[in-house]
Amino acid sequence: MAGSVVAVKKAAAVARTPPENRTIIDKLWDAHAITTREDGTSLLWIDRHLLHEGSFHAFDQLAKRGAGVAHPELTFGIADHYAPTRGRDGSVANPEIARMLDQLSANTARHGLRLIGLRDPRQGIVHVAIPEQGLTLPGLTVVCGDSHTSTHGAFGAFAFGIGASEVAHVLMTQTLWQKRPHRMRIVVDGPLGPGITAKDVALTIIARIGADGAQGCAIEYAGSAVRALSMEGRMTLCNLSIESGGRLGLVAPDETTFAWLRGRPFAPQGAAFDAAAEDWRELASDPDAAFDREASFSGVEIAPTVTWGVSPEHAAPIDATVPDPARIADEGRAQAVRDALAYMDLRAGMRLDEIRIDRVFIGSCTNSRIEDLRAAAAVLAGRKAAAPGLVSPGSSAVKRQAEEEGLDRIFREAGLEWVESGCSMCVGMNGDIVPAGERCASTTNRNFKGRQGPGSRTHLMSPAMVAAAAVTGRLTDARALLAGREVVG
Ligand SMILES: CC(C)[C@H](C(=O)O)[C@@H](O)C(=O)O
Ligand code: SF4
Repeated sequence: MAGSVVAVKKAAAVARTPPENRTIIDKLWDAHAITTREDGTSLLWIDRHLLHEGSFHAFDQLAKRGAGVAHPELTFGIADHYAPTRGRDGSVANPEIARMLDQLSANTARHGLRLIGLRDPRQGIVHVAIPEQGLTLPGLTVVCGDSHTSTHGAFGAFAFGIGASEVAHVLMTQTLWQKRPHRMRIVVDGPLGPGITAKDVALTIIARIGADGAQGCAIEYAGSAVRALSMEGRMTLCNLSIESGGRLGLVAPDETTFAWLRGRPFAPQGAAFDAAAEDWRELASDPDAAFDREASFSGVEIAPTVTWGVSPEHAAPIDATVPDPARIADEGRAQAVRDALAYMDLRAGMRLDEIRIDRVFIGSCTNSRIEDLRAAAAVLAGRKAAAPGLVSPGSSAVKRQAEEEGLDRIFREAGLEWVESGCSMCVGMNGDIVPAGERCASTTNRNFKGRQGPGSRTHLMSPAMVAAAAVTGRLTDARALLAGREVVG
């Protein structure tokens, strides 16, 4: 299964850069490459393997081969994509959804894998709940059959999404053959303006470099604006790496990382944590390390950003207008914009803040952590939503904390629904969908056609911006509603 090794060389011997001049990406790669083929493909050791309901394909492959799991202690299952967000105490009414959840339970039980199931107090979206448990640590390789696994890079982990046959390969061997990614550095320097969040930074990056701007790259996010982000913000930023084509995105670990991780159940405890943190401090790109690609951004120039089209790259500042395809020279791009405007039912040249919305969604592995909910609540407090919507915290722990802080009351009093945690309306697999033809302001990461339900229309933005859209019923600069209130960045 591991493939035949044509020529076995020590990974260090084929590293492209001298050891004293390596990026954090090289360091993580070299530390995990067991062997490297002549074609440059390396067999990587995998430290953490995460599974959700979509893993059944891989378990079917194991069953066909009569294979077992090599390192059951390194794999963790969690129920999220199909998790019902209401009525969790009773049995799951929808038989198809119940089957998906049962399958995950049965497959993990059969192989002796730990499962964070639907009613587990640690349940949540894999990319929210697993870091909360301290399972994602600096320096680890983390994989999951899910594209937004890049989220875990926020901790300085080498974390990437894999396909079903790769999931089977990891289950059987705890290793994976991978091509060494190109290295890209994205620097965001300077302070971010008041009310500007990691989501605005990420959408600005994608709008500039494009949905394929980081194709095949591992991205290191650097610069003073990135350093100043909380772990929640870094997770949002790394989460969206995949939407610019990146294989993964990461931030070198620092004191912010260590403070967030200390005391988490699966993190090293006490003196062992301090010793680990000493090692983790080495996980930074060397000063002269070379990247294959670079892009830089000025933090102060980043505005509240929303998408108008059907790709995350179709994003613009809230005070901009919908682009006019007639003014785009490149015919391919012009056609893509025409197509997007037709699907989104928008007029070229109209102001983005004139776009009326029918519904809002606050949730998903991009923006459903406690800071995200606080930011949305800061806008909604004492106000009524003009549009209906759903708030789904990213994990049961986030839900409990939000309730302790009274955020749930703010959402409910505004007229929004406060539900259990899961992927929910981000992808609609659990039945939470945006009805056909409706337009949703959403904190999620994908605005593809029909993403939130067949015929649904999605505008991506930050939690504060979704909250502002809920209040006015149209896309709105949240800063106007935050004036005089505490701004949660
Ligand atoms: C269903 C799952 C495999 C998928 C992914 O890979 O990302 C989903 O999480 C998504 O966000 O589209
Ligand atoms: S919340 Fe959305 S983006 Fe994240 S894992 Fe679930 S479906 Fe994918």
